[in-house]
Amino acid sequence: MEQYEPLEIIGTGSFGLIRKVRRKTDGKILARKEIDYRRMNEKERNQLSAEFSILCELDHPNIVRYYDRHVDKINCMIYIIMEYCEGGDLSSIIKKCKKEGTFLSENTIWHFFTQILRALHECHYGYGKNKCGSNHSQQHITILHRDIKPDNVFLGSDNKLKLGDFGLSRKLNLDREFAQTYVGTPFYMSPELITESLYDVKSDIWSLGCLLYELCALQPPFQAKSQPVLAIKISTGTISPIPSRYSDELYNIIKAMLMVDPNKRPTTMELIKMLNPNKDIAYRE
Ligand SMILES: CN(C)CCCNS(=O)(=O)c1cccc(Nc2nc(OCC3CCCCC3)c3[nH]cnc3n2)c1
Repeated sequence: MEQYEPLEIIGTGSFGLIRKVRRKTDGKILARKEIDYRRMNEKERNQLSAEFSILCELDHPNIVRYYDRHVDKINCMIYIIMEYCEGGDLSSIIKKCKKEGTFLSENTIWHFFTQILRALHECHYGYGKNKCGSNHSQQHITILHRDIKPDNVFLGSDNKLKLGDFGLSRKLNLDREFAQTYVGTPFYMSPELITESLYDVKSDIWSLGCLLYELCALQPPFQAKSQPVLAIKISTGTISPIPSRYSDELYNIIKAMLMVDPNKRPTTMELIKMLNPNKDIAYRE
């Protein structure tokens, strides 16, 4: 740990805190998640090691990069060294627009959406990078983020969006997952178990739809003062229109992702095909 010089705290969460650090070898600024594992119960400890094993599998320009991990047994601390995103999170950008009474341009929204979609596609359909030394062959892993929201999407120094905080994510390696569950033949696997796992994939799509809606309307699609009322609104799936300044194409993609029936929601693969590729090239210039 002495190889990193601690700088100011960026923020705190249930896990502990995230601090800026400077790597002494080359002065590079990084983010360090500091967790006191004395306060963690068994389940949280397992979730943390799951997060670690997920983070080191993912290597993508739109996913917060994981660099290193240290366990400090003396002080019962775990440190996870990650890429520092200097632009802050999307929720700060949305708050700024609301305060100033401005909206994000449609171009910016497509630019943001394309990048988060690529990050989620890597999670859902990517191939493990096996950077953690496990030398099993490149196999298809399905990683569910399960906590997609503006607070977990950051702006990097390369002005690229980075999907972060896989604290609640889960790895679904369908073949291995089923292999462990069904030693015998899977003939007796119930349909809801199969759709359940697919359903998980589609719940990330639902959250992505909520995020895209909020980038347009500057507020989430479903709001209520109490959980039960919120649950009713979500289960009906009825949303108010987004501001008329945005195109029908944008609104249609949001409606597709917010279909109540998960099977009707597009996969990241289908969404990438739906997006007119020119939309993103426009921003390369
Ligand atoms: C809750 N809000 C007040 C947020 C306060 C802080 N603003 S902010 O908009 O996140 C912000 C401002 C400037 C830089 C960064 N960069 C950054 N932040 C991370 O996590 C933030 C953390 C996530 C869990 C909850 C607490 C905050 C990173 N994780 C890996 N790389 C990271 N780079 C973030």
